[in-house]
Amino acid sequence: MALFPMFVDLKDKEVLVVGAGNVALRKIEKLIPFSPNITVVAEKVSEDVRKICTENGIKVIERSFKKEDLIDKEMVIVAVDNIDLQKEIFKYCRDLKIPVNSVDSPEYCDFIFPAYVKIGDIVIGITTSGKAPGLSAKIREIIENCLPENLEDILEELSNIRQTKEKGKERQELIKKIIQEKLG
Ligand SMILES: C[C@@]1(CC(=O)O)c2cc3[nH]c(cc4nc(cc5[nH]c(cc(n2)[C@H]1CCC(=O)O)[C@@](C)(CC(=O)O)[C@@H]5CCC(=O)O)C(CC(=O)O)=C4CCC(=O)O)c(CCC(=O)O)c3CC(=O)O
Ligand SMILES: NC(=O)C1=CN([C@@H]2O[C@H](COP(=O)(O)OP(=O)(O)OC[C@H]3O[C@@H](n4cnc5c(N)ncnc54)[C@H](O)[C@@H]3O)[C@@H](O)[C@H]2O)C=CC1
Repeated sequence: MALFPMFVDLKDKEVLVVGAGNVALRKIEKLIPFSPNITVVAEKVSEDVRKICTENGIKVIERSFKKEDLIDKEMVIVAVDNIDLQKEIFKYCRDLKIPVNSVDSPEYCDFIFPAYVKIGDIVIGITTSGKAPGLSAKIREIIENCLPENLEDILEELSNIRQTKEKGKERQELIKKIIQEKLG
């Protein structure tokens, strides 16, 4: 079944990443622009993960995962190279009603990571509902290459109109006209 795209406010959310290897690095990089509070727990922390965590004030705990690590967490990403551990943490999170993502199996995911394009506050998320992540990456590249360059400026102009002009038909028409003029 296809997955519903839900855009979540992560600001102020407590996020736990279990694992600190190559895949964890990619998940952390993708989360940072959305400003969550991230904690990383891992037996071994790669140099790249250590660097990005230091640069972004992310707390790193270097030891095996413990169930107590889930206390007060609101989102969990399990990026370990051990499917049994992914399943175990998935079950704990289900019990605690914490949304969880496991990097090896959509079966142990409440949500999966999209490929995304972010231009300021414009975010385009792409998924294959877990079927072919490499295809999501390619579609992201195709979209990146065909978007107009001034999208962020257009968004700011329209957002400004919506903030300063009164709601109603006149404002709607003006917004539609500007979009038509700028983007066809
Ligand atoms: C289910 C999911 C769970 C989750 O992580 O949330 C998952 C699972 C797995 N990925 C695997 C492999 C690859 N993943 C990528 C890339 C990305 N993977 C991402 C998401 C997801 N990956 C979720 C589904 C997303 C969807 O619905 O489409 C992206 C979109 C987001 C991100 O991670 O940032 C990011 C692109 C970001 C970008 O470029 O913008 C590439 C390509 C590359 O590396 O270039 C490959 C190799 C090619 C291939 O296999 O397709 C494997 C097998 C591992 C192995 O074979 O050992 C598994 C496990 C399995 O499927 O068994
Ligand atoms: N979802 C995705 O996009 C992708 C997923 N994968 C899968 O992701 C998994 C991880 O791959 P990599 O990051 O390359 O592996 P890695 O070996 O670089 O990192 C694994 C991390 O898990 C940690 N770890 C293992 N057991 C632990 C425990 N009990 N407690 C705390 N930390 C523990 C290790 O210390 C290490 O930091 C693989 O199983 C792979 O199949 C691979 C490619 C893409």
